[in-house]
Amino acid sequence: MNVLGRTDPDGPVARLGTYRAADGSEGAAVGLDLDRPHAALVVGKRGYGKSHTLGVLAEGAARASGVAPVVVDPMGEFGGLADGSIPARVVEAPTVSPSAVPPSTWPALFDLSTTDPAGAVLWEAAREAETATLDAVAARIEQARVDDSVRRAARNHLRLAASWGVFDPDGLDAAALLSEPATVLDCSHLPDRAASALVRGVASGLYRACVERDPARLPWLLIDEAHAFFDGVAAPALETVLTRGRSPGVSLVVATQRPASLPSVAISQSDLLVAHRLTAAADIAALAEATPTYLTGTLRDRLPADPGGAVVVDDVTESVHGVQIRRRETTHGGDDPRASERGGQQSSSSAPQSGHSPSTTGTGAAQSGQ
Ligand SMILES: Nc1ncnc2c1ncn2[C@@H]1O[C@H](COP(=O)(O)OP(=O)(O)OP(=O)(O)O)[C@@H](O)[C@H]1O
Repeated sequence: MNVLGRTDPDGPVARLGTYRAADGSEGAAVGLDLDRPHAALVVGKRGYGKSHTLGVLAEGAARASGVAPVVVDPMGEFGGLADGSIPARVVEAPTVSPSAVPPSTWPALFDLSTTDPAGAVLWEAAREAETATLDAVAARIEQARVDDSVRRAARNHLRLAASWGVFDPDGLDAAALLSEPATVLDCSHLPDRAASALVRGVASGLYRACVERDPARLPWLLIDEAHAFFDGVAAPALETVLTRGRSPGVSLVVATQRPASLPSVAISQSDLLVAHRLTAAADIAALAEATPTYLTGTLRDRLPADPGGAVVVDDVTESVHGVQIRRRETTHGGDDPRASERGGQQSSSSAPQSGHSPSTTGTGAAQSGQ
């Protein structure tokens, strides 16, 4: 198998698929390096396979020793990873400690500026809380010397945060994540801001763990619909992992249908690009700006047309490859529901035909708990 992302012959590999010639014919097996840390970008318009590809990478990383994939699953599509023979667990209600969000970021958690009076109270209360609990922050808000209207606003914001159910002083930390072969964090029930707080805590916790000690497994953080997380409280932690994560050993794989919405650092720092079909000019232009000189022709001309087809740009070996991504071993939960697969009053010919309807995928057979 030819392994992309490295020049050394040895080390763990994720089986990615097979080479694909211009006429669509398939060739030798292709893998992706899991031995060294990488920053990878998986892009493609809706329905062309980027979540599926993220799942393929997660399966490979779950099987490999020495790495611990952590999948951020905003749409509840990766529960199937734990259904079969892959050693993976699904956390259906993931939480992090309130201290995972730095005090200065608390105003942003509620779309407040740091100069907003309620935002300033929240910042100060989070900084001075005696324990890493929302109750301790609430107690500080009550002690703040501010107008009642400001206190009320701060109180309401904190109640909103409590209602998300994402903060728990005993929430997931890096040690818990790195003790498992693979973890899926199901964020499908979380509002965007709560999911961002979770990603902030997870990304910065994994980065710190690798900087401060040598964990037994190197983390691979895989984030689907990643554009949503580069635009909120998670962004600074993700940018730190992208720019400084590789030397302590943290890998980041971000998947998005909108590469034009990513900060340029997410594109420029990636050493592996897996590009499925894209048609929006802005998205192709965003990638083309970082197109390496060793790519002959234009990226637009190299993009495949079928689901599962991808062009892989490997900055480690400075090479470009047409690849057919392999099928998932475990259930992929990303198919769109189809009216033709719904029962209703129709004849048996329109009954569900496959195991891919929303009722049979997702986290149905997943393990829960932390
Ligand atoms: N490598 C592949 N081999 C076989 N089928 C694939 C492959 N990649 C994707 N598919 C199929 O294509 C469909 C869309 O894939 P996927 O859900 O990954 O798309 P997506 O780009 O992530 O879309 P969305 O943005 O809606 O999540 C699914 O039915 C999936 O099973």
